Amino acid sequence: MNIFKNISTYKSTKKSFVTIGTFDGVHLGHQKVIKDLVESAKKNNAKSVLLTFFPHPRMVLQKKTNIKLINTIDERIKLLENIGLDTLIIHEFSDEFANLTALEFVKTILVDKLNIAKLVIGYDHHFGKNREGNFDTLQQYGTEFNFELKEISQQDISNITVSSTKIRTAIELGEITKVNSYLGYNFMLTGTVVKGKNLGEKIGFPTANIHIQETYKLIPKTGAYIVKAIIANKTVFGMMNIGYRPTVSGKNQTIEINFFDFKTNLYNKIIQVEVLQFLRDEIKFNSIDDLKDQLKKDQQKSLEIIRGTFFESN
Ligand SMILES: Cc1cc2nc3c(=O)[nH]c(=O)nc-3n(C[C@H](O)[C@H](O)[C@H](O)COP(=O)(O)O)c2cc1C
Ligand SMILES: Nc1ncnc2c1ncn2[C@@H]1O[C@H](COP(=O)(O)OP(=O)(O)O)[C@@H](O)[C@H]1O
Repeated sequence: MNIFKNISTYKSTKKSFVTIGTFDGVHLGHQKVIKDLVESAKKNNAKSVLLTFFPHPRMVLQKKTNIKLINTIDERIKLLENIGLDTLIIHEFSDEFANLTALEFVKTILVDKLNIAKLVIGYDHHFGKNREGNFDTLQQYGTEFNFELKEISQQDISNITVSSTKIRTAIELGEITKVNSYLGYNFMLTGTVVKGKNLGEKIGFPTANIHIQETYKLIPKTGAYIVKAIIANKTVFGMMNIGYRPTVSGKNQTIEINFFDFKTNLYNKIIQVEVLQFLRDEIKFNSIDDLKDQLKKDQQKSLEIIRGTFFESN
């Protein structure tokens, strides 16, 4: 997959089959649309092109918004790469871009840059300044500039019953099993391992504390979870805590993972964990010993669940 981070350096001579959108989550519904596009482009000897935007339009248009996303931009790129697209264009969604009229957008980007032959969009897609462009406008432009338009119907979309909004809500509620079934892959967190208070090792449960650079990444609700990671080409399971560590009077939110049967220095390494299942809420224990006893129970429970549910599917 060719990735272009700036549309001004892009120009296609080959005709393109294009889809446009944010695709946050790259969930089962998105995957279906993109796979259809890739297949039909192949059959017609055209390029499959996905045009996406970063930052998220809502981050630009509603400056005060605190929108959180299912994927960081790097996670989104990786997920899209796995589907088999020919070209991914990540266009900066700036104020200037938001001010293009629907006609300017179609003419200067879809026609002149992408050499568009077919456009696939969802039934409720709006675009251009003040969201003035819709399916009807696009149909007129399709006739004028000679491209085919395919609309994914409301029926098709609701049949999938998946939406980025539903997934975001489920993440906030810690409903990870539901999240993963909607995504069609396991929800992930990616970050750098940083130093903590060094208490973990002392109590027999060293934890890799991960720092996520992207402040717009949506973090699941506070609590303990079962996770999996690939470290040095090996699958390792573990238990993660997202929370404030009330037992040791922690102040900031931390995300920390104790990997099972594992003993490697991870400081400064970038790791990605797949979140598999919610275990329990965070508790304020009366003593470190009580916390330690609970961690032993969590480990036992996690290992049983991993053996029963997740081990085969590695
Ligand atoms: C799976 C797991 C669950 C945890 N649950 C709690 C909890 O319920 N309450 C709490 O105060 N701390 C909890 N902790 C956090 C510990 O307090 C933390 O690992 C310890 O303070 C070590 O911190 P450090 O990494 O700064 O050394 C949990 C940690 C893990 C790995
Ligand atoms: N099984 C393990 N799980 C997680 N981290 C481990 C493990 N074994 C060794 N480590 C290393 O130990 C560090 C965690 O030790 P810990 O005492 O909890 O320190 P900190 O408070 O800095 O996180 C991790 O960042 C990692 O480098």
